[in-house]
Amino acid sequence: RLYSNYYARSCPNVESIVRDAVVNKQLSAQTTAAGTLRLFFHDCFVGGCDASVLVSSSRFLRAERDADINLSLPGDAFDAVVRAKTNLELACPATVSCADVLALATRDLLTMLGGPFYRVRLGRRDSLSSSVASVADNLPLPNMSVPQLIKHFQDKGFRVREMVALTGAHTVGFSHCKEFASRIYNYNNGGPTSFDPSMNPRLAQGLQSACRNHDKDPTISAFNDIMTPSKFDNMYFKNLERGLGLLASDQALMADPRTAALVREYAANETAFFNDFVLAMQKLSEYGVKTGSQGEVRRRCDVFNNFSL
Ligand code: HEM
Ligand SMILES: [Ca+2]
Ligand SMILES: [Ca+2]
Repeated sequence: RLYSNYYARSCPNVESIVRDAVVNKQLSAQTTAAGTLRLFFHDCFVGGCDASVLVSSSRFLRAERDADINLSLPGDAFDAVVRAKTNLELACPATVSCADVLALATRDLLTMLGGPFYRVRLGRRDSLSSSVASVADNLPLPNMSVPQLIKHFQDKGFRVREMVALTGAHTVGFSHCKEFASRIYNYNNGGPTSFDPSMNPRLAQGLQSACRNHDKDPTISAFNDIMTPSKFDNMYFKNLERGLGLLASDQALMADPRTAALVREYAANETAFFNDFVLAMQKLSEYGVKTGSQGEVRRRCDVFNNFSL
């Protein structure tokens, strides 16, 4: 249903056009890459990789991107897709879907951070719908237990190994304080400075200080991987072995023998992580994709083609 040479005749330069646009975007705004990776995950897990997350709300609909969990997706990530799509509309109008652009952009940005390269097959169609309600229970939350996380991914056809490899994406990017505040303040009602004992005490103290004003300033955030925050590597897993995971769902991977074994494997062997990550990303990239009349090639990624004012 997807093909590596899908646009060979209709838009032969699609890959280099996307690459040029997103490389430039990343050079001017460094938060683009991690933001785009998360944007892609949030698109794929809600109704498949169909650019449903890119649609903007209008008088007639409250779109997916306005769901609470998507409000923290950075504008720079959306902008990376818009820039690539704009250039594509000049080179080959109404040909390349936004879902394909997002899949390619994510791959290219990952490699810019030092992550592994992989082939992305093409031919996805863009969704004909997008709604806040569709997000519902489709995305994992940081307060989920490992059994809950495993079930969440398993329901979508992803094994434990694939889940742990994909979560290695938290080797880049950042999280807002509210996502981990319950781990560092008044943990289990133990007093204002009591923190989750599975967190390294020095990290906990550093975060307590960094986040102290987060109620007033909700934009305060911390790196997911405090050691190499903008490098795609296996440091995330090494951190977990030392209690340096940021989100509860990150550190929890050490608490369950099924996931802890994989964390140790990836911490010891970056090649094993990269190999598994590539396979899992390719699988994620093809999750629930629409082809043919199931969707359309949007001319603008934020509006359906039939939308008229
Ligand atoms: C295991 C389940 C997961 C949970 C509970 C989770 C949760 C979160 C949360 C709460 C944030 C912070 C967002 C913010 O405050 O702005 C975050 C960030 C991030 N997540 Fe996940 N995530 C999970 C899996 C994944 C997967 C599978 C990927 C990609 C393959 C991913 C990629 C990212 C990236 C790249 C960021 C950083 C975003 C940025 O810097 O803007 N996550 N995640
Ligand atoms: Ca989607
Ligand atoms: Ca890293």
